[in-house]
Order: sequence, then C-alpha cells, then structure tokens
Amino acid sequence: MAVQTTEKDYYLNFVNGEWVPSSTNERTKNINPANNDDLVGYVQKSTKEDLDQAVAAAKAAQKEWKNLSGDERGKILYKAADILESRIDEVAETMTREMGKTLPEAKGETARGVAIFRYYAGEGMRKVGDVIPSTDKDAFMFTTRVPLGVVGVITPWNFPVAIPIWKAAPALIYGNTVVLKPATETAVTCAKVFECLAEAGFPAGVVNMVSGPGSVIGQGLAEHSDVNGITFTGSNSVGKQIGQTVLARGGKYQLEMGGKNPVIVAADADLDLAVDATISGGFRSTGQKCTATSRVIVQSDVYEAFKEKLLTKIKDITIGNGLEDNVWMGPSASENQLNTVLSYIQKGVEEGGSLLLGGERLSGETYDKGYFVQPTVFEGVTSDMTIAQEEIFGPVLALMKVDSIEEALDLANDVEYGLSASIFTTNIQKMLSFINEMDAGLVRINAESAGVELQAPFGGMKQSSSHSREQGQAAVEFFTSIKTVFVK
Ligand SMILES: NC(=O)C1=CN([C@@H]2O[C@H](COP(=O)(O)OP(=O)(O)OC[C@H]3O[C@@H](n4cnc5c(N)ncnc54)[C@H](OP(=O)(O)O)[C@@H]3O)[C@@H](O)[C@H]2O)C=CC1
Ligand SMILES: O=C(O)CCC(=O)C(=O)O
Repeated sequence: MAVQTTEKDYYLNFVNGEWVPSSTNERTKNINPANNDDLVGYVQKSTKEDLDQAVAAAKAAQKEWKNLSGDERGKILYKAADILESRIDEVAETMTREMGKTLPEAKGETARGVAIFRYYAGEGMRKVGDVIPSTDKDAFMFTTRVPLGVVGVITPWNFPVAIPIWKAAPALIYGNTVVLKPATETAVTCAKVFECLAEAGFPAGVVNMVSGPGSVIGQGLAEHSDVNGITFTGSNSVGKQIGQTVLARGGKYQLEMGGKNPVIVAADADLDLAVDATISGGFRSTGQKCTATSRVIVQSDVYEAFKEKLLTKIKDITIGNGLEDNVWMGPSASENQLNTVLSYIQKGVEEGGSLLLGGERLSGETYDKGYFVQPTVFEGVTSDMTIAQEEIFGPVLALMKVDSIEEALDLANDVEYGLSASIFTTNIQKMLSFINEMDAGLVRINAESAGVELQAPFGGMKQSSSHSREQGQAAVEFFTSIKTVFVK
C-alpha cells in the first residue's frame, strides 16, 4: 500500500492501519542538506490529540497481537523484510536526500534493516524461558516472558532506517504494539519504512507512526500513562529528561545516547590499518554516529608517522552530494548540525588546540546550497578541552600524544561517556589490558570504533546509556517482563 497523498511529496501519519493527516493538517518541509532546492517531502506536524489516537489504537490491538504465536508474528516480520528488500534503492535514495549520508552507506543501512527484520522474525521461534528446579519435588517451576504492552519508540535522524527497525522489530516479535515517533528531520525516510510495514499485513493498531515535534510527540509518549515502555536514541539532555519522566510514572525506559569514542594507536600498530580505520570511524556519515571516532590517542614513538599518513589520506576525501558516484563524504544533516560542528571547531581553536586540517564550512558552486564542512583534524588537544569531552557529531578528530599504553587508557577513560572504543596493536598484552580497563560497552581490537552487528548486544557504559542493551537477544530484556511460574 503506497502512502495516500493528497498532493505530491506529502507524507501522512500511520495510525490504526490507515494513513491519516494530523488533526491540524500542519506540516514540516524536509529538504536535502546537500541541496536546499531539493524538496524531499512534507511530514505531519502532529498534536497530542493525534498521539492519543495512536496510543489508543496500539492499546486496543495489543491483546490480540500478543495472543498470536511467535511464528505468526514472525511471518509478518519476514514479509516486511521482503518488501523493504524489494525497495532498497528507493528507500536508500530517500535517506541520502533527506539526511545526506552517501548512497552506498544508505543502501548498506537499508540492507541492515532487512537483516534486522529477519533476525527478529526468527526470534518468534526461539526459547523464551528456563526450567528451574523447585524445592518441592511435586512441583514444576519455569519462567516465561510477557510483553510490556504498548511501546513508544523515539528515534534520531542519523540512522533513519536501522534504528527504527532495531527498536520496533524486537518490540513487535515479543508481542508489544508500537507507536513510533521518528526524528522530524528524517520522517519521510521513516514513512517509507512504514509503507513496507503497512503492506506486510500487521493487524490495525499494531504499528503506528506519528511525526511531529519532539517536545510534543516525544514528550507526550514519555508522559502517556498507556505507554508501558519507551525506547529512545538521541542526545543526552533529551534522553535524561525522558528517563526521568517515564520513571516518575513507573514506566520502563531504555536510553541510548552519546559517545566520545577513542581510538588508541600503540607503537606496535599496523599504522596503515589504523589510519584507514580512523578515517572510516571518524568521517563516514560525516561523523554523525554515536560510535564515531572522535579522539585519536597515539603513542609518541609513532605519532609523527601516523599523523603524516592520516593527513595525506584525508586530503583525498571527496565531499559533495551523496547521490553522486565519486563522493565519499556528504554534508552535515542540517543547518543546525553544521552550526554545532562549526562552533565546536571554534571552541577547539579558542581553547588552544592546533588546527592541522580543515575547520571551515565549504563554499563554491557544489557546496553553497548545502551544509558542508571540511574534514577537520586538531592536535595538541588536552583532556580538559571541550572538543576532548563533548560529543561533536561531525567530521572532527582530536589527536592526543601519549608515552605509554597506561597513559593512553587513562586518557581514553577520562570522559563521561563509555560507548565504543578501539585499539590498534599487535601485542596481546596490550589488547588484554584494553579489554579489561576500557570503560565502554563496545571494545574493538584492530577495527574502527563504529560498526555494530545486529546479532550482538549494543549499548554503552557511564553516561552513554541507561545501562541496558539493544539488539541481538539482549533486546528481550527490555521488551519483555519475566514471569516465574510454579505448577503443582
Ligand atoms: N546517540 C545518537 O545516535 C544520537 C545523538 N545525537 C546527539 O544529539 C545532538 C542533537 O541532535 P538532536 O536531533 O537534536 O537530538 P534529540 O535528542 O533532540 O532528538 C532525538 C529524538 O528525540 C526527539 N525529541 C526532541 N526533543 C524531545 C523531547 N523534549 N522529548 C521527547 N523527545 C524529544 C527528537 O524529535 P525531533 O526530531 O522532532 O526534534 C528525535 O526524534 C547531536 O548533535 C548529537 O550529539 C543525535 C542523534 C542521534
Ligand atoms: O555504528 C553504528 O552502526 C550504530 C551507531 C548508532 O547506533 C548511532 O549512531 O546511533
């Protein structure tokens, strides 16, 4: 079923199995961050009333949905996967036009969405509990799991296909119904994912999408007494506010927030490998990943050699509209995001960092209609500087020189975040120290800091998350409650 449009490029909410406009019929215009002349579409600027209708539909649909077998629910997820797979090119192109990441990256993300649907479709046929010996010889004791009920899903713009799917698919397979609020900036891309869900044949009310301002629809979900759980990815400030709101009314919440991810380059590292991974981890998606490399901590013995190789390779990066074949890095996703990145760069200079490369907004014919920033590298960065502490979400690397691995680890841990971290070394003792000492939910050896496998737990330590994990089988912990059963 295609989105019902009343005019071209006009995307509606999906509520109770129907495409509907918001009650006020107000909308937001989404444009291409690589080219302001390119209109991607209009999305609904919904109200609390629209949200209430979606939550009521999700609540009404939940009992019947949870009473289907896991196999029956899984079959619908498999169907959603097949439909999305058949539309990869179109969905990916919309993503590139709406948030700027290059087309190959957008295709990769959409294919990942397909794989996530299939993974969780399979979950419908896997075990849900344990048999536990009772102290009563005549009794049978076991655990099973039950869904939370209605789950509110609040997603960011940086992975507009993968994140909505990695939250909604497990919620659905375990028997919850879903009301999803996409990031406004990428709500057209998300509507295309919902077109696939609509066509897959979910019963009315099981999956709902309501777009609109975070402060109205996101906060409204967090406050809603009929929403039993909220899963959120985005900024720390909003995440914490959501957590407090949901906690206050006794709901369950899961927050995935920022990162300030280090890569350590040891003296014995394969430098070419480390350079490639630093560039890929730092600059792919224009640095707009919570797992992006942001601090590069290099042992002094190889500092100059590493720096030279890094700068040489960065100069080869091609920047432009991500739809074009030869472009490796696209724009920042919005004017706001560009301005945030530029203000961090300015702070880096003011606080004494030395700018080795980049630092400017790009201008000229290819760039004037978009939000392009140069790949940027600082050196002489110390841990007390803002650019060493705060998430930038842009293509900015801070080089830091250390004498030992111990010093590197201290520095790597000297931030409030703990999402992802990498080390490049060929020495097993250094690898083991890093695995033991690094405070991060994802530690990677001889691999870039970004990159998440859908079948493995994902989440952070410290301020990066609410300490729960998403993806893989870890998702069952958030989206269900355990019920202990005693039968005699
Ligand atoms: N961990 C990650 O992957 C991400 C981290 N970030 C970080 O956050 C910074 C700011 O990005 P931004 O897009 O503003 O992130 P936000 O945290 O504001 O947005 C994430 C989601 O939350 C919604 N939202 C916004 N305000 C509220 C609210 N008061 N209550 C409930 N939901 C709300 C947004 O809606 P709406 O789109 O309508 O505003 C969006 O759907 C980035 O520079 C980056 O550092 C951002 C995105 C992803
Ligand atoms: O690195 C990835 O693939 C996932 C990153 C992520 O979850 C995010 O940026 O929100």
